[in-house]
Amino acid sequence: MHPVRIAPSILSADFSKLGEEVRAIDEAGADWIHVDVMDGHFVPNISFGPAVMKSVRGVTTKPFDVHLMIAPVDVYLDAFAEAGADCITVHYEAGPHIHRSLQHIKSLGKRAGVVICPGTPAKMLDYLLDMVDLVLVMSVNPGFGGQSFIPSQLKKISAIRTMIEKSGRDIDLEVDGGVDAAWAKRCIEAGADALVAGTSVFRGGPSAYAANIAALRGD
Ligand SMILES: O=C(CO)[C@@H](O)[C@H](O)COP(=O)(O)O
Ligand SMILES: [Fe+2]
Repeated sequence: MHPVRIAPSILSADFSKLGEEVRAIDEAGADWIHVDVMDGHFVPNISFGPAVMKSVRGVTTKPFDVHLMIAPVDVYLDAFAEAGADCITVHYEAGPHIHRSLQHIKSLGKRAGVVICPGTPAKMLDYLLDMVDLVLVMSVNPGFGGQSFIPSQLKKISAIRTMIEKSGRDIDLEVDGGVDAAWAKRCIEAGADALVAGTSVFRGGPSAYAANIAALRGD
């Protein structure tokens, strides 16, 4: 298990000054930059695509943690790799061939992540853990920032931590959705070592980002 990494979701940033916002969270201590890509089809919301992501790639050297909520996904993997993704995470539920999607990401030389929705059991990871670098547990239904953490997902985080330890592989366990300082503590206790947060990082504007990030780490 790694020391906890904080990945602010730029879905909650002020889009009118996205570059400044990415620089601000970098300087405030973000470990990764979480990029939520939504297509209005797999999820009922539309965010941004590879061109917008590329426009802010040069602002920071921090890894871009790209969460693709799109279906189909395979046809867009090359574009996100070229736009500067470091880790590309795809939904188990986006189908039709999660194993093929993960193979494709690895073939692009990127870290590969798999994400499961709140209604999807941990067991779905059985035949994927030998190839992923990251597992992302959604603690809200994907599509929007600002939702409430679904408590039942804590049990799933613990179960996946056990699965990862058994696999003997170095796999990050990330949680995404409704994570504030109180839920962050419980996620870490359950075995998470990476936390995505939108609302709880961007709340209060740039002068609050460093304290917000520190609070999620439990500092
Ligand atoms: O992927 C998603 C939502 O689908 C997330 O990354 C959210 O954008 C996190 O925002 P908060 O729940 O922390 O406000
Ligand atoms: Fe996300």
